[in-house]
Amino acid sequence: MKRFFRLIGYVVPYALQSFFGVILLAIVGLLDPLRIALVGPILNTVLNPSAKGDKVPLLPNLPAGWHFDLNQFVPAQMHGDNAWAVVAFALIAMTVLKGICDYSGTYLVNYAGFGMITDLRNHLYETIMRSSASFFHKHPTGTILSTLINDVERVQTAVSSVLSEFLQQIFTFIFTLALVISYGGRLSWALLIFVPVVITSARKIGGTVRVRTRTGQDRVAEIQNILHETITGNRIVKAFSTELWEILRFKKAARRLLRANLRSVRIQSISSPLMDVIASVAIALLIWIGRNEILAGRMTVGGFIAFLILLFKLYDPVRKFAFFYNSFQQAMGASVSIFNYLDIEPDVQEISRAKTLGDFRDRIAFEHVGFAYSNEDGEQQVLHDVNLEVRRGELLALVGPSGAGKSTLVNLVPRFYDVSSGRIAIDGADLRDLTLASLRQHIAQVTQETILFNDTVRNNIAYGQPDIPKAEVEQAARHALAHDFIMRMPQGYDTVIGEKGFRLSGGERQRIAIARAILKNAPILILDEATSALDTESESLVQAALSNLMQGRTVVVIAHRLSTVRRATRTVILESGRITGIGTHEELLQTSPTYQRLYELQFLGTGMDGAIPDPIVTMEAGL
Ligand SMILES: Nc1ncnc2c1ncn2[C@@H]1O[C@H](COP(=O)(O)OP(=O)(O)OP(=O)(O)O)[C@@H](O)[C@H]1O
Repeated sequence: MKRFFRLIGYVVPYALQSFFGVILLAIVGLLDPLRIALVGPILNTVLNPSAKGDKVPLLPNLPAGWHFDLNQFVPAQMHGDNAWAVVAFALIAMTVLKGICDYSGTYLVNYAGFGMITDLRNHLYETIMRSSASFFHKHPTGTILSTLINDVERVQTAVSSVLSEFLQQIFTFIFTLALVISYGGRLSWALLIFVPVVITSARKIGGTVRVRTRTGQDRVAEIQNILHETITGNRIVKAFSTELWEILRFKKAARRLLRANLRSVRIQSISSPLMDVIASVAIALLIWIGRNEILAGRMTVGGFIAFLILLFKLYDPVRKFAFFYNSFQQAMGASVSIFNYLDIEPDVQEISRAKTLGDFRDRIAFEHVGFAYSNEDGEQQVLHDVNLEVRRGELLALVGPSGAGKSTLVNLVPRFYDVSSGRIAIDGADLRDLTLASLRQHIAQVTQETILFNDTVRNNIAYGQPDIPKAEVEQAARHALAHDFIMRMPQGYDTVIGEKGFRLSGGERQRIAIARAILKNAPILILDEATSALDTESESLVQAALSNLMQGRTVVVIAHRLSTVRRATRTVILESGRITGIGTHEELLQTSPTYQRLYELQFLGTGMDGAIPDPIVTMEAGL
């Protein structure tokens, strides 16, 4: 119920449209059975040769004073001994009015429904975009996409087309019921026996469907995860020749989805035949009673026929209620994961009066920094009491065995994660007291993975800075040694690259990413050296571009190359989350046995000796 009210909260901005939409659909609901009720006067007055006069009574069995004739609603010129004209006018006028109200009411309700869904989807996307890095580690991409697409779609169906149909049907139901009672008199009370039966069966079916839908949605998410992994990681699948294995995995997941869908269909489709049987038994019974009523003169034939048709009409919305109920339950089921995402508090938040970071002047200080990742199995302590200063203009290399916590340490600087204990300060200001935007503006990060968007070269370089002049983009590309190959591309800077665009070599991708970092012009640069090598020519171009990028910046680099640690002002050794040595290459060779071992294993072992002058780093620029 809480979720229902939360959804209703999204309708508030569209209250006016919803209000008028509901009123118009209420009119439709009234006109619909009234039109059918015309069968009574048609049989009793228009088609009855013995009927005289121009009075066409519409609703029998109403208390005295409530009686009204159709003539009252028809222009006076049509009166006279002309019941046909009165009924024909009423029929056409009602139909036209119903059509207009139906059209505008459906439009207004859908307007509100689609409007609220657009807001909900935007809100969800905004929340996901603003989530911390840990959110994306905890939730697989396919599951997030499934919620954003499939779950939102289910809610959308329920609050747009199904809702307007539901409103129309509920009003039709109410007014038809009133007319059935008016025509049926004593007879109509027989109906009430069936109401609880219908409601109970609909509720029972709906409740099961909610659970089933959740399972169905989970199965869709499972398929989306497999799709995402195997399509983005297609090269790995090919390299390991695991196509068949992946196809079988996909088929198994598809079969689970099929089973979930069929279970849900079985439950849903039982409701219609069940109610059909109930209704036909009721009608058969009523014909028998009706015959006696007509014979006893308590009912007219026209009245009874109108009553029967209205009864059929009443049965229509009742039958649809199970479908509406199912659809709303499905939407409620789908809204669980939407609201789960909306309720996640980002781990990294800005304090209310955060300060803007001014120019970076002096140093970044890690003071007794401890960090633990939290996951389902509990906490995993990765960094322990790290004390470190990175001075302005310094090139600080970070080395250590795999899993030592190097990436974790550098990810704390742009606040992808917050420290668990201690603090990190820039020029004396705790990172948590600064605005995230101003902090991240000061940092360009370059990771092993190069991410390019499906956009033009220019927009990829100017990512996050759409208004920057073309000349500056080209200047950055020149410094990144990317201008020449960009100019050789079919549309130069307007060539679309990225997932679906023009194919680039590894080195070219890296240089585009370096250009992006150069254009960002952040004073602090975080690099993560790639362990895989490029060919010699590409390598030297990338390293020259990198040298340009590093110029005049404070650089923290996770080093895998000897040349990098040689160039570094200082090198930090990180082992199992603790700093076990700081110094220059020569100092550490003398003092640190770990460094000596790393030197032999990692640096000499890669075949990268001092003869290779500069680091090779794959790039992902920008924050
Ligand atoms: N998002 C995460 N959630 C939970 N644990 C993580 C996460 N990222 C890393 N870890 C764990 O933290 C430890 C340190 O990882 P980290 O990536 O910082 O090491 P690293 O020194 O950079 O290693 P490498 O050189 O191999 O990249 C590892 O044990 C890793 O399993």
